[in-house]
Amino acid sequence: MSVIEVRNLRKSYRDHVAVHDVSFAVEEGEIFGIIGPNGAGKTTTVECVEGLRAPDGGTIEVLGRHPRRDGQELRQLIGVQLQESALPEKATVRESLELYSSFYRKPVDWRPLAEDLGLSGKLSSRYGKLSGGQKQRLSIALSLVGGPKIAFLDELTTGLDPQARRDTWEVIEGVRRRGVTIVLVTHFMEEAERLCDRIALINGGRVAAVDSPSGLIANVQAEQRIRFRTSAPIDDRFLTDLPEVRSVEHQGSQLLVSGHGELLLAVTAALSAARVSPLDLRVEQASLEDAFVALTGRRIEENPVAAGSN
Ligand SMILES: Nc1ncnc2c1ncn2[C@@H]1O[C@H](COP(=O)(O)OP(=O)(O)OP(=O)(O)O)[C@@H](O)[C@H]1O
Repeated sequence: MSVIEVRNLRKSYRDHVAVHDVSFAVEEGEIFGIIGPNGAGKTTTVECVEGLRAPDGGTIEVLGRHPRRDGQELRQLIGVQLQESALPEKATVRESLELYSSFYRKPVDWRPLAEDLGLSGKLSSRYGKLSGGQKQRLSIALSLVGGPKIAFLDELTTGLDPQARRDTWEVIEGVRRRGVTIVLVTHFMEEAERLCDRIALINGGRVAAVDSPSGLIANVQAEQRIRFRTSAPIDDRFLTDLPEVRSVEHQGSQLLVSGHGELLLAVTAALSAARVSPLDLRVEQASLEDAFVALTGRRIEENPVAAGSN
């Protein structure tokens, strides 16, 4: 069952079109990623879905309701992660949780929520004294305190170190296990690949594709790459003569062999015929980043580009 349906969404800021034409549906219980480079229109899209902005065109339904006409009712049913600056530095974690609970008609008990998010030991700490990861976990807790059916998390792990980022991912998986549908806005490919059931790739205010991470990757006609060292020197021609091999590159002590078809089999057979063993062999898989490049012709983590310019 779809809990969000967006059809042909369009939104401009004065004469700048931020979202040209965006359509997607989010199914109940899934983690749905909205990914794309800076300025692609992700936040604008999500803010229209949340009812914070009025679209110029298209239709949006959230839990069968209209985000703006039924805004008051919907605010009780959705949770929105706050931007970092939204909380007073001096408020304690407990005060923040109590304050946000008071906004909802049927809040959940915030204590087990704080426990699940690893905040129990920090209830008396002031917001300003929390680490980046703790602030992030508190903002997730606050988005869940109303017991929402859908949580919107925007740039969840920006600014966190890799360990804090991984810890946050576990938290999100826990949230999903509570049955909450999650809309996750990110430009971190690894995060999207790890967490999302399905992803809308957004570029220049348009949807480039909607699919599961593996579906998006499978559609890329990316080359295969095999990386290894050899137990003894080998003439490149043993490899370049193979029909499956397109190129052989030397990178330090490693060989990077690119090609297609049964590349791994062909390369290992050729090495074996030359009585050379491959060491530390790694097959490099196409990534979500490769899928994005194949679909849009650009990398996702490059500099901001005006959404209306492409
Ligand atoms: N309030 C605003 N007024 C004018 N232009 C805006 C406003 N908000 C966003 N934009 C512009 O609209 C485009 C889309 O912005 P949006 O924030 O939706 O993109 P995004 O994909 O979320 O980017 P980021 O990853 O950087 O947050 C950008 O070109 C941005 O500069």
